[in-house]
Amino acid sequence: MAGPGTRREWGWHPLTTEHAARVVDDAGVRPGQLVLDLGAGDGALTRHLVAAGARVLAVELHPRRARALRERFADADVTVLEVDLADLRLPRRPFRVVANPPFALTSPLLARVLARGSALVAADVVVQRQAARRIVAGEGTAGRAARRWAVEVGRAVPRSAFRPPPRVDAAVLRVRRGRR
Ligand SMILES: C[S@@+](CC[C@H](N)C(=O)[O-])C[C@H]1O[C@@H](n2cnc3c(N)ncnc32)[C@H](O)[C@@H]1O
Repeated sequence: MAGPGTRREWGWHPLTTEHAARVVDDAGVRPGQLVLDLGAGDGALTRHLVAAGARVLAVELHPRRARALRERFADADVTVLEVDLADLRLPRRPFRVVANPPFALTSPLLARVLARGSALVAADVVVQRQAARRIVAGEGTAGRAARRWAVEVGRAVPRSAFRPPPRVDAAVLRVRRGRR
């Protein structure tokens, strides 16, 4: 799993506020819903989730970013967990995921969130565009886990939507309960 150090190890590609707003809008989060922002960074998505009335669990391992999140959202319904995503214990009560995690972690993360018995209700996750297509096709670890869900490639997220831009384009992977 990624450790402290370079930008690359941390997958530091935050969304611009404009694109973060679109991702949250598309997700259709309702007030009071529990939403996991996995790899919350400095809160680009968190901010819009709070505005939508969500109760946010923001997971961020980078100590400085986790501290900044606590300060920024001190007065909001945001719980910041400074833990490795690999060690995160998923809630037992119904939850959603709206997140832009490091691309390198997409597959194991989705495999866990979509596993049998998960209390997940819906997920809107920014992933590499090619990875989104593979998952929808049922390929790989995450794709196999996704076969029991309604999964589609949602909004395109061009590399220009990130600062700094990654080397590949992305898309929102939309996951809902039920089969395709
Ligand atoms: C692509 S950035 C996205 C930040 C923010 N969600 C946004 O959209 O602007 C991914 C974030 O995941 C964090 N991260 C990387 N590895 C992690 C890990 N193993 N556990 C928790 N967070 C991690 C990084 O520090 C970074 O803030």
